[in-house]
Amino acid sequence: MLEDAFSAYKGPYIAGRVAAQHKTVCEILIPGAMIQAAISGAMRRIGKQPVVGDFVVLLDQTELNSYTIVDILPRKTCLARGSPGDGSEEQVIAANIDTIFIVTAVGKDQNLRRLERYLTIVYSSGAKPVILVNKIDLVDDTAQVIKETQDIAGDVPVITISALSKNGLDALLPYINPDETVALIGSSGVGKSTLINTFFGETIQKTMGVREDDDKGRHITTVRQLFLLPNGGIFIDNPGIRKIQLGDSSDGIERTFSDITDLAHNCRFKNCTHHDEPHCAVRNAVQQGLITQERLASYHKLTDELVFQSEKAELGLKRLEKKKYKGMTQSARKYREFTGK
Ligand SMILES: Nc1nc2c(ncn2[C@@H]2O[C@H](COP(=O)(O)OP(=O)(O)OP(=O)(O)O)[C@@H](O)[C@H]2O)c(=O)[nH]1
Ligand SMILES: [Zn+2]
Repeated sequence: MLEDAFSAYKGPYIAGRVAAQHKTVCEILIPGAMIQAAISGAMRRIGKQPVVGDFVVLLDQTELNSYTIVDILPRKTCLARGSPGDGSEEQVIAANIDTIFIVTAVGKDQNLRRLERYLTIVYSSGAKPVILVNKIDLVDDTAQVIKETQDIAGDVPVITISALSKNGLDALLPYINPDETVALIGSSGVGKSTLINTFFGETIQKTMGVREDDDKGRHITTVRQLFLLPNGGIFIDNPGIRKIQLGDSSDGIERTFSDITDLAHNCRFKNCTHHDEPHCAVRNAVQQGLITQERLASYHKLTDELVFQSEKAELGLKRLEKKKYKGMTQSARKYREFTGK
């Protein structure tokens, strides 16, 4: 697919992958090297902003010792969050991630509701979720933890590990494949950094040290966010991914709560919200103990948030349209002034 997209470019154009992004320049991984490239003015004018993980088209002007990003290839998957504050649009954080490890932990850091939230985010990104239950060294009975997690996860793989004592990490290997991209998400304190150090550790530290000066001998302070693993797999870690929130992701919710959405077909009303409508199959299931009250509450909470997000998005769209319309009337006025009509 990417080859097709790229075949439109010939001559001095090469392909690369964004390893870190700033406002006007990016660090780009090209075969055998890491380079810096400026984002073309044309792209900036239309607000096309590359993100980490993007495959981009670069204009290679070797004689000028410069690279310019001129296009972004279609994104296979797209990790985004609803923008905080009064912003309206989704904010893309990273692109083309194949597998996302959702890191959770046992003990006080175990939170099944948060796990539903993360599953929703991952599903809507298009990436494949894998759940890692960390700190397994802290419990005697892992069976119960696995069961509780699996009940929520459906057919998503659940892997128990201890990042600290390096237990169970081999089970991650099947998900690290050449030319595939993986990333980690999870709440603060579940052990992401520890896992990165013990599992990806050595490789990443080596990659970070690849080039500390740019061509002019200046020190580069950027923190690279995309790392090449020894087997050709790629790992992405960036602050945005660490702070991800629920975005605009209705199909994510449907897949996360497929038990609820399946049951909903049997509710009397097609648009049943499972709050207080009569003959609600979902609330029936809760009464029979097939679905926990907490899970239904979590479903309601996430659905409410989503409605809020999409209303916000619509509002933003209207604002944008108004602005565009204003722009059009202004240029029409200028045109009339110019032509005297
Ligand atoms: N017992 C136990 N403790 C762990 C394990 N993995 C991490 N920890 C501890 O949990 C604490 C938090 O770990 P971090 O790796 O900093 O967690 P994090 O997810 O990166 O947190 P943020 O940086 O805030 O996002 C540290 O004190 C770790 O030593 C584990 O497998 N077992
Ligand atoms: Zn219902």
